[in-house]
Amino acid sequence: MLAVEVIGQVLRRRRPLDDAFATHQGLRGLDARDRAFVRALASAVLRHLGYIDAVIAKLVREPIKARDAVAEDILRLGIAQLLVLETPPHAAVSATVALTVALNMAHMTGFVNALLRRVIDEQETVLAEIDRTRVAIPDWLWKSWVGTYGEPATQAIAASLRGEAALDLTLKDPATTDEWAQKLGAVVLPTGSLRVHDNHGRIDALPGFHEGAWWVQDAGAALPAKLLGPVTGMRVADLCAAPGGKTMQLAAAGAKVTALDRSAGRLRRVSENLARVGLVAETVADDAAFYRPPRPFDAILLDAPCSATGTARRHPDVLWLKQQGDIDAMVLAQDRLLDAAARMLTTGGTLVYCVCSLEPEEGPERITRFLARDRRFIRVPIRAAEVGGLTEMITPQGDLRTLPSHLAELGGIDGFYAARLRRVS
Ligand SMILES: C[S@@+](CC[C@H](N)C(=O)[O-])C[C@H]1O[C@@H](n2cnc3c(N)ncnc32)[C@H](O)[C@@H]1O
Repeated sequence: MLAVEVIGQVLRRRRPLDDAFATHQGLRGLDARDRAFVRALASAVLRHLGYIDAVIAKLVREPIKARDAVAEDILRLGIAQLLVLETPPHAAVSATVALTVALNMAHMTGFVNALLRRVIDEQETVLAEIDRTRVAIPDWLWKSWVGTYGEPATQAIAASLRGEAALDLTLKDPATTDEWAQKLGAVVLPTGSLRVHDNHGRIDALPGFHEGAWWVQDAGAALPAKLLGPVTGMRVADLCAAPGGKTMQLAAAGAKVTALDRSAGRLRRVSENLARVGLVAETVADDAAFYRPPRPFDAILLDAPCSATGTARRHPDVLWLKQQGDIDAMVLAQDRLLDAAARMLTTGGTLVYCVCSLEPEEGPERITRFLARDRRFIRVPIRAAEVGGLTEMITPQGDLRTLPSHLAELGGIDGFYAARLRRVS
């Protein structure tokens, strides 16, 4: 029941899954295990939404009416149980039919029951005709990715979004990598992050959490801060800092960090995270587009707000919540923030721009435009050796471009774009 409500919040109220989950009153009373179960159900529907909706479209003669939207969500959950979660068929059907009654959709029980039985019966025939990879991605994104990365890479990205992402950790002290990999039963990725597979328990119960030995950070997200190179003793700004993963990396590397975020609430999480791992940074609640530092910074990391399409492994809702119009709006903010960062940087200083987006408009196109309008900056190409020797992550221009399908044999990595620029005059 709660999972259906969460799905409804995401798909009709257009709220991110994390928000819908964090604010749902009904979830407050549940213990951690039950909450995790509700989340797993809602996530399974959102992760496989394209496929589930293609199944429904294949089996119904006309679209389900808007007034029966709740029944459609119930059906989606039932299909996820049958085709994704491998719930025994009779259990999935009877639970879904019972849910239809409980959520005041009793007039739809016959329809829901009949459709789920057809899913079971026609799984190997009619439903096998569905191109599961293609339907996993909304049309506008498929077009954008095929245009940018080509069809085979787009298929690989789509396939990589099917599985749940593992838990990635960044160590405060890289010299302790082997020690913590052993204690956590983790794999050391070529880029240096630790990867813990199949962790379904609480993060704070893992070894090293209370000592502040590590923080949770996708292996892709851990790359941009490293591109600033050695930062010991340097004044470094992290311009869109919350929740602080990159701030902690920079502080751990010995920089004097100013962590800036326009959300005071989110900035508190930066302070909490820093305190847990025993690191220090100055925190400033301000809009980076208008902030004026007392003195220019030696280096700047601009992790600009973006469509976040690169994070769909961890946030499957992103693909269904974002539209082309969102990208157009983001691009304006990204240009403004790049110009503001340029004003805050000392001559000779390095600026790393990054986004967790797969869209070329938010990545290389922003940098091409920026370099054309601000001639004081040049691109400093990134070398594969800086990202674990993974040449597939470096573009011909020398920028970083990770795709969710990279490191596929180890479980993938979030999609990030980063460019490194130097102010030369
Ligand atoms: C992409 S996340 C940053 C993730 C963070 N760098 C990390 O690694 O943990 C985006 C953040 O940018 C902040 N933000 C968006 N626009 C901003 C602006 N104009 N000035 C400052 N912060 C901004 C948001 O509040 C949000 O916390």
